[in-house]
Amino acid sequence: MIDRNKIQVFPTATALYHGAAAYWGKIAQVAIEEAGAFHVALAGGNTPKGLYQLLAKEPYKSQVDWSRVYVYFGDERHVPKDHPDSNYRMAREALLDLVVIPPKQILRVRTELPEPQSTAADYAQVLQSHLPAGGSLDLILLGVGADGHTASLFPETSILTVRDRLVAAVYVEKLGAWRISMTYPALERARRLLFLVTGVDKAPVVARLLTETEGGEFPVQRLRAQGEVHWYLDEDAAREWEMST
Ligand SMILES: O=C(O)[C@H](O)[C@@H](O)[C@H](O)[C@H](O)COP(=O)(O)O
Repeated sequence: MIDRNKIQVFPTATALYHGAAAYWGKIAQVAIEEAGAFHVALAGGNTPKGLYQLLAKEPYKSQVDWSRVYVYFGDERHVPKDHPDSNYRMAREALLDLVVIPPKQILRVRTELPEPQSTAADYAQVLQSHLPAGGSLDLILLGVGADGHTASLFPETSILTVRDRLVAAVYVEKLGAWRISMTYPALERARRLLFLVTGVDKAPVVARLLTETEGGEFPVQRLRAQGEVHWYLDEDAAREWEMST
């Protein structure tokens, strides 16, 4: 069920990034005060890069005690960590190289392992061994594809039925590529999910995701989140939804 009060529409993508950076700072401070650490999973793709770049600058950078931050990845392309398609590489260049997080607290997906399945099993173990008591990440950042996927939960793929593991490997036919992704159970147990969606190409799927609250064909609609679900949209991505409300 979508909580209308947790949907924020920003005039531009830049305004959305500032809103998300402020939210990150607030949640990080609460988590560190409460439990001594902030466990956050990053999204890949293009959308979140602007947020990561902002977090590496003032005033946001000094608002976070980076020594207490644990960074995970909601999904990863099964490519080397310095490959142009690597979500880790994007996050490293935009944020992780620019703030002082202890290296052992950057939990990337070890895509150097030969088989996608062994990479997924390895990352599931990393999650299990690092997750705070109760097994919940404080925050997971997510994007949405025009086809309604999130992380690497793509339509008509095997990962959509995986509920006995926190991480799985999935071959995405239309991309011709292997992905490693957190599964529904891993996403659903997070204390907070924050969807970041920008651009007019996402307007149709956003309108359907935010209005079709029962059933639904899109992978995002199958999420049964236990925690808070926040949506940060820019005007372009929200335009069809706003016209329908
Ligand atoms: O690895 C990835 O690509 C992401 O995890 C993926 O789920 C992304 O969030 C969506 O595809 C939206 O991508 P854009 O932000 O590039 O539109």
